[in-house]
Amino acid sequence: MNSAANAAAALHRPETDPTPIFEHFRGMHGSELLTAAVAHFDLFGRLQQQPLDFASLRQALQLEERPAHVLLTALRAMGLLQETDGKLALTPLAAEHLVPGGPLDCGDYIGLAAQTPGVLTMVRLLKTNRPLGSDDSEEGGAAFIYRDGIKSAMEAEASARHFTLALAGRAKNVAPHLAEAVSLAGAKLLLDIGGGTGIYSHALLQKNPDLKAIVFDRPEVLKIAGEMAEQYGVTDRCQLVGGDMFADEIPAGADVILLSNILHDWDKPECQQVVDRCAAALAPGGRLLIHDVFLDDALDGPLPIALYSASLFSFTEGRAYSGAEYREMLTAAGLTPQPIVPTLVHCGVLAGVK
Ligand SMILES: C[S@@+](CC[C@H](N)C(=O)[O-])C[C@H]1O[C@@H](n2cnc3c(N)ncnc32)[C@H](O)[C@@H]1O
Repeated sequence: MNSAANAAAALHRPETDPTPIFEHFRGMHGSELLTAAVAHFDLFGRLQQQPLDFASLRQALQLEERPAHVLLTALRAMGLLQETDGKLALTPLAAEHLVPGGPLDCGDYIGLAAQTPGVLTMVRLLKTNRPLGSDDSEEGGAAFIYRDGIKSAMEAEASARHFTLALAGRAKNVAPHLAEAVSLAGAKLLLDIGGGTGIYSHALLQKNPDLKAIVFDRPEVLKIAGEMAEQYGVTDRCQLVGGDMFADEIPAGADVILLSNILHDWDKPECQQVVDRCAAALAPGGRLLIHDVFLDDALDGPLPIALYSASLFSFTEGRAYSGAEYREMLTAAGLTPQPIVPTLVHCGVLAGVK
C-alpha cells in the first residue's frame, strides 16, 4: 500500500512538450490517405471532371459518412481540396500535380506506395468502415471500445492491460495540464467515464484535496486504474465502478463528469447517447467536461488533428470532431457549451454546464 506521503506525483508537468512525437507517429496516416486517394479511389481524376458536394462525392467514392469525413478532411488539411459554394474542388496544387494524365502529374510517384501494407489496410478500413480487430477473421477484438454486439479487446485481461497502459504515457504528460486548466474548486464528486488508467482523476484528486472521484470503466480496465490509484496515493478518495456506459446506470449526482478521449472513439449517434446519459446523471449546475482534440468547425484541419482522426478511425468506431460538432451534442443534451480551454498534445476541454 502506497501512503500519500510517498505517492507518485500526478501533477508533475513535463519539461519538454511531447506533441511533436505524437505528430510524427500519426504522420504515417498522411501518406496512407494521400496514396489511397490517388491510387485506389481516383479522387483527383473524379473531381477534375466536376466539383461535387460532400454527399455526391461520398457516393461516387462508395464511402460511408465516417470514412468520407476522415479522408476528405485530411485532403483539405493538406491543401489539396477546397470547399467553394458547398462543393469540394481541387486546389491549384492538386489540379496541377495530381490529375491523372496531366503534364506535371505526380500520381505514379505516389502510386509507388499503392500496395504497401499500411495503405492496403487503410483502404480496407475506409471501404468497410470497421475498426482494426473487429472482423471475425481477426484476433483480439477492437481496442478501446466496448458495446453490446462488438468484439472488444477491453474484455480480456491481457489486451485490456496492454491498450490501457498504452494510453498512460499520454495521460501522464497531459493530466497535470488538465488539472491546471480546469478549476474544480467547490466540486465534491468527479465521475470519470471511461477513465482507463484513471490518471486524469488521480491528478485532479491530488490537486483538489477535498474532491472524491469515481472511475467508471470495464472491469478488466479498472484493475489498472486501481493499481494506479495506489501509486498516486488516492485510493481512499477514488472509487472504481465497473459498467457499460451505454447500458448501465451512470452514477448520479456528480458535480463534474469527465469524458476524456471517449467521444472520439464513437460515431455520432453513440456520442449523443453518452452525452445525453451523462447530462441526465449530472447534479444541477454541474459540468460535463469533454477533454479531446478539436477539428476546425469547417472540417478542413488542422492537419495534425486530421491525421489523428485517421488513427482514431482505424482503431475505433469514431473520428476527431470539431468544436461545433461537440457543441451541437452538448446543446442537444440541454447543456450550455463554454469556450475551449487547451491542455496539451492538441487536447483541450470543452465544458457543458447543466
Ligand atoms: C480511449 S480510452 C480513454 C481512457 C482515458 N479516459 C484517457 O483519456 O486516457 C477509452 C476508454 O473507454 C472505455 N470504454 C469503452 N467502452 C466503454 C463502455 N461501453 N463502458 C465503459 N467504458 C468504456 C475503455 O475501456 C477505455 O478505457
